[in-house]
Amino acid sequence: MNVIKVKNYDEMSEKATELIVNRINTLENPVLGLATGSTPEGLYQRTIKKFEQKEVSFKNVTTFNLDEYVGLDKDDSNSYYYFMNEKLFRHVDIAMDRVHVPNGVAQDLEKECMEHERAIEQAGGIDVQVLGIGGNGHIGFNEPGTSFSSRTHVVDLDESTIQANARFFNSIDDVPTQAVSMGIETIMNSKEILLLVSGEAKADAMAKLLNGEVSEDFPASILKQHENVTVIVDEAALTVAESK
Ligand SMILES: N[C@@H]1[C@@H](O)[C@H](O)[C@@H](COP(=O)(O)O)O[C@@H]1O
Repeated sequence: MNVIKVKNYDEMSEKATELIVNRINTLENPVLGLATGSTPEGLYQRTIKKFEQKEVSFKNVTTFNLDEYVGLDKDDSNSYYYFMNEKLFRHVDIAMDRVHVPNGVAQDLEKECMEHERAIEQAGGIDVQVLGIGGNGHIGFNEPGTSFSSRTHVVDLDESTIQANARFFNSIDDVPTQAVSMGIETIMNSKEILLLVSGEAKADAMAKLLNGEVSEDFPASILKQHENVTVIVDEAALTVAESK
């Protein structure tokens, strides 16, 4: 893993934007894997600015999101489709038929998972996958214990993940308990991975990632076995790792 240390969230977002804009501008038909959560918001804001300044275009870009809550449809303000549309898609020139967010209200969720995999393959695979990390080491919604050979699947969310994400909902009872998520192998098949880590709340996870073993108990640890991973991490997220 190529670890880039930065001062703070803004610098992390800035560096991530440089990398993503560079890939969009150099690849012929860029295929991006995208993540939700607070971490990549700064990346999306800055990318929109670059679009407005005509430094990047999404005309030839295809996107695949990592995950979606089961039971929330596109119009639900807590769905990840809604998030992506608000934070990125509706501000840029992307063709919406090239946007793929798993459908969390599909009648047949197993089929929906297979469809996500098939579409990724048909697009030629993911060129760059953007990732955040959960406090328990989850990537996408692959919670601790998920098989490293998993492909897009329906997952039960950990209690800690439900609690962490409750901040977006009216009450914790409204947080879905399941999600559709790309699997670990799906993520690992990406040609390049960009992991963004910011803030003290991620400091324990970051220390485990840097100093711990590769184990299914800590899903992000598998990234150490990928040959093209860039981690952009800020000082606050490094406090535990660097105190050891
Ligand atoms: N499914 C998402 C992940 O894709 C995200 O990376 C993680 C961290 O979120 P945040 O960036 O808000 O800390 O949690 C969520 O549950």
